[in-house]
Amino acid sequence: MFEKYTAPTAGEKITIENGKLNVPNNPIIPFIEGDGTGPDIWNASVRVFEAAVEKAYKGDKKIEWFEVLAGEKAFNQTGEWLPNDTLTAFREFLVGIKGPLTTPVGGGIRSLNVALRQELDLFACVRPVRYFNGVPSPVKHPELVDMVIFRENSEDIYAGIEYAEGTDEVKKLISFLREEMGAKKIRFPETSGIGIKPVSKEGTERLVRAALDYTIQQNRKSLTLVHKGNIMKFTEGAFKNWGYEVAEREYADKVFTWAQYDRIKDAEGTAAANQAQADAEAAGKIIVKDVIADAFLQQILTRPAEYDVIATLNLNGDYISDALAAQVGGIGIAPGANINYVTGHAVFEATHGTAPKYAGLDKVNPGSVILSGVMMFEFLGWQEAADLIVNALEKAIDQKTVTYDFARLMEGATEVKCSEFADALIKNL
Ligand SMILES: NC(=O)C1=CN([C@@H]2O[C@H](COP(=O)(O)OP(=O)(O)OC[C@H]3O[C@@H](n4cnc5c(N)ncnc54)[C@H](OP(=O)(O)O)[C@@H]3O)[C@@H](O)[C@H]2O)C=CC1
Ligand SMILES: O=C(O)CCC(=O)C(=O)O
Ligand SMILES: [Mg+2]
Repeated sequence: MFEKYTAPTAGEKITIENGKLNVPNNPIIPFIEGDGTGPDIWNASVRVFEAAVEKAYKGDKKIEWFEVLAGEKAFNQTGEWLPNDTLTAFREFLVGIKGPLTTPVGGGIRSLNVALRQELDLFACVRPVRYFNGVPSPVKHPELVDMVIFRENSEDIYAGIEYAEGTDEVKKLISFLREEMGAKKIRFPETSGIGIKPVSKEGTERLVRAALDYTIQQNRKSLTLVHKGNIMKFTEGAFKNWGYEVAEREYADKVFTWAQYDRIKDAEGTAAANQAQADAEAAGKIIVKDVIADAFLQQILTRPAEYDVIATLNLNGDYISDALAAQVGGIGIAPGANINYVTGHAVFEATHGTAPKYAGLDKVNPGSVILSGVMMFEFLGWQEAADLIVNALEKAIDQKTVTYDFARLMEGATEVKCSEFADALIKNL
């Protein structure tokens, strides 16, 4: 199966049958340590995972970790940034976890993080954002933020269809656009680079389905489609339209959409539309609504309680993730998962990057990867281990035993290192 790696001899594979995961008591889970602060964070996080599993299951369950390479460590050891074996491991063992990987800006290799998502078709990037009591925040009511972002993870400008200024490719594309497509508004055709933004109906529908299934399972109240459809009509605007259509077509008895609201309003007036929405809410239906991305970014600050589950395109989701994370205390406790709900493939990872200036200092907050592990345990159905970790984290914050990012904003805090924060959590389990 592998060209160069040797899989652990102990442990079994997680499999999927009829859409349901079969998780053995000793699953093999591939992990990527990550670049920059990745090794510090991984070493801290894995100790918390092991201690939580041991405490929850007293030896009945155990993870067989399988290190796979990507990024700088892979390049230094194999000459490849993302060896085939690494992809094979994630394909074969279904569920994995990773630290952040560096992407150079303005040139060099394309994102390995994005490549992994695309290669494994992990179409939903799921990033829950909630407040933990006591965490320092720049806003007055961070506790009102309780959202789960479903970011489309396989399309949009992240598809990497981009041509650099001055190249033969860009010249060819620009002349095609101007001469054959009638594009008259490329302001500086001689010196433009061009990026292309594919957004499809299938891609939108599977993302919105995943978000709606989650909204239903978790008894959440609304799903908001966030888009910039006023400007990018056939990509972002189409995302909104396709989102409403799939919601109405496939979840008719469970949702009430603002598209329905508008139709009732046009036919019968505002009072009738308001009544229809009120009736739907009273019947426990999920309200599917939409908002333009710039307005959304101001409303998450002014009216966060109005937003619940969010479905959005790739770039919007990237921006929104960091903005919302900041609102509840920062990127140090912002977890995430990249999931294909059909094949069961999932790779869990923090929202933040490699934070290179802190690499090797044993300093940063491992909370995001630790909470990504919590999401992984929940995905596996190991809720007891997940709950133990969340309680331990809440206790550590309550005790004001925190890493630098929280300590610098908290009065009376004890600043601990990345590894010591893991120690504190393990003590609190
Ligand atoms: N999925 C992935 O693997 C991702 C990879 N990246 C990559 O990471 C590299 C660096 O990106 P950059 O834009 O600097 O963003 P980062 O998220 O790596 O860091 C930005 C800032 O966020 C804060 N921060 C990040 N991680 C933590 C943590 N664990 N604990 C506390 N604070 C933290 C720090 O803030 P402060 O300075 O205030 O202390 C840091 O300087 C790039 O190559 C980028 O492409 C980026 C995002 C995701
Ligand atoms: O791949 C990268 O380097 C950045 C990705 C990113 O910012 C994200 O997924 O949130
Ligand atoms: Mg990002």
